[in-house]
Amino acid sequence: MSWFTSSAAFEAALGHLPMADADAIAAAGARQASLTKPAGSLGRLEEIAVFLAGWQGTPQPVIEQGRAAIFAGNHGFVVHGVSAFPASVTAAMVGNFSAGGAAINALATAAGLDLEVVALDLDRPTADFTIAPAMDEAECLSALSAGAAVVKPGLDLLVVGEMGIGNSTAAAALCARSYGGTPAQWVGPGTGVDAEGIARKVAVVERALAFHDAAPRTPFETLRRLGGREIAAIAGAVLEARRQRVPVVLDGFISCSAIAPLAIAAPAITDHCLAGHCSAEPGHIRLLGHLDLDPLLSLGMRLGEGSGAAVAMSVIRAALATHNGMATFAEAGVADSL
Ligand SMILES: O=C(O)c1ccc[n+]([C@@H]2O[C@H](COP(=O)([O-])O)[C@@H](O)[C@H]2O)c1
Ligand SMILES: Cc1cc2nc[nH]c2cc1C
Repeated sequence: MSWFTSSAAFEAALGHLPMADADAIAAAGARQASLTKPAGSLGRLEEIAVFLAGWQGTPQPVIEQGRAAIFAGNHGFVVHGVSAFPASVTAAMVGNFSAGGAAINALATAAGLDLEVVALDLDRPTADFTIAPAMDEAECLSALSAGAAVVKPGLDLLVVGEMGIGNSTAAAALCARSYGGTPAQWVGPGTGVDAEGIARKVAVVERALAFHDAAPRTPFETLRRLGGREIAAIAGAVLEARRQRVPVVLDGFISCSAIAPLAIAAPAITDHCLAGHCSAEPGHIRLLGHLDLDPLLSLGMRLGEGSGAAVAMSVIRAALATHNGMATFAEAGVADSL
């Protein structure tokens, strides 16, 4: 099934973002105020519970059907030496995900999430974006739709992640195009390149920005020209999740960069999203500021594959455990004001 049949359909969906359920938010807030604790004493946990209530449309949200969707893609510009690893690692890691041996397998199990791995044409890298758009329209629409397809009815929460050797360079290009600043402000070590590698990444982003400078600055064109299949898939998943009012937990720098072109046109696109963590990739904290997202964790992680978002699930589950499991003052017979 094709969710996004044209760039116009994609942009139209972005122009009609549903809102959270105000009644559920009010009821969840009232429940928080009735629980046996000083008002506000559970800090962010209270906000997370109310946030989930609003998007699930119920005063007492649950995460029974939680899914981590990991999208994988390969990039044509890797020929310029921008990663510490060869592009073949993308497919090898997809094999590892399928065999159950990657960090995200362990973390998704610990977080109580199903894991769906979507490999997107790994033997057909995108075009080198320093000399051509990364994808043609059909390729970009197909990647957006592959992302949307993971949002099955009945999902309580979606974690998005990615795997794609070279994609920290694409993420830097998307951020620089969306928010300005110099490429050097958005480029970082990724998998671990040295200073020369960083200089090569900066030069590649500069060339890409110059090549596409005159192109339309719509979300679709920016994703198509400077993104990648796994990045467009994350954008499609986040947009479809919004249509179905499914809350999303974003992962690191690359996952969040997928949202940057959308947020320029529709800043409310992040309203149903939590930032699971702040990655060690230096551009991430800058990007989260632009997206107006406050990360739940900051553990120095920079793995990708949804790992930071999966770790954040323990905080999100703690928010729901208290919201749903605590007694109210009335139930416990504890006076709530003296
Ligand atoms: O999530 C992050 O913030 C993050 C930061 C650095 C690297 N990564 C992962 O590493 C890969 C991209 O790094 P690179 O050096 O190949 O551009 C890709 O597979 C990402 O999942 C992910
Ligand atoms: C081994 C490896 C695992 C990864 N997981 C996400 N990105 C990755 C990059 C590499 C190189």
